[in-house]
Amino acid sequence: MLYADVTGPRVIVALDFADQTQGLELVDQLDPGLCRLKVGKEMFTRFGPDFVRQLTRRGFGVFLDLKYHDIPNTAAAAVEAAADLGVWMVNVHASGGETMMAACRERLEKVAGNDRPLLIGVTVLTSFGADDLRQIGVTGSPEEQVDRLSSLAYNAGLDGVVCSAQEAPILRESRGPRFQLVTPGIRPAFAATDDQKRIMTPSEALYAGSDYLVIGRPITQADRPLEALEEIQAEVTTALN
Ligand SMILES: O=C(O)c1cc(=O)[nH]c(=O)n1[C@@H]1O[C@H](COP(=O)(O)O)[C@@H](O)[C@H]1O
Repeated sequence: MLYADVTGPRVIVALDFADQTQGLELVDQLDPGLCRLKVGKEMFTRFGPDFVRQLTRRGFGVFLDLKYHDIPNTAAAAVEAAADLGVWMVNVHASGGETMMAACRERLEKVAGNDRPLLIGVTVLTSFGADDLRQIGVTGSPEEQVDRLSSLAYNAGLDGVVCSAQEAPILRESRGPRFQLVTPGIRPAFAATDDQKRIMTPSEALYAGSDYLVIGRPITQADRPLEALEEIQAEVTTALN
């Protein structure tokens, strides 16, 4: 089930730090040839676009993970701002609907053409289980909901989705080889589960069909982050060969 038509590093390190200096200290231990970086709501809210520029200047591909969900015009303007910032990947909530996602894709194509960031739809968060879905009125299983939201993202012309690696085999089957599967909830054998529920190891995730592995605390909170990244990268290389 491996899909290898992906260029550059498969590992995306999730930077979730309250302190910018600490975040940059970690970044300076990492290698842009081994990983990309994800900037999420915490760091973007504290340190803004300048923090993203500091990462791109260091040669890292940046996934701007702000999970936009708004009326189509506002969401499209937000992804345009992300393209202006020069990020490699940006995401929107697929539950924002097909019209919103299509407006975002059209805007990116208009303003950035083939140089646009990858546009990815978030399906069901990896911290969510069936009980959490029921609480918000979704009666189907996480897999069914991921499949439903992925089909909206696919029809809107998005490049792929964020999902758990557990759903990767179904999506690889239904959406074909070019639809990019970005999977958080990755836990190497040496790491704690934390608040993630739908998890897999790096090699399991790649065998399941994941294209990109989003990994935060197992690297950022490790005593030796570069060693943790290299250990994961060795697992990735073995799985891909
Ligand atoms: O969009 C995301 O990146 C995301 C979606 C999802 O379903 N689950 C999920 O954990 N994430 C993000 O992936 C990262 C996972 O971090 P760790 O749990 O520390 O590996 C966090 O920054 C989350 O915000």
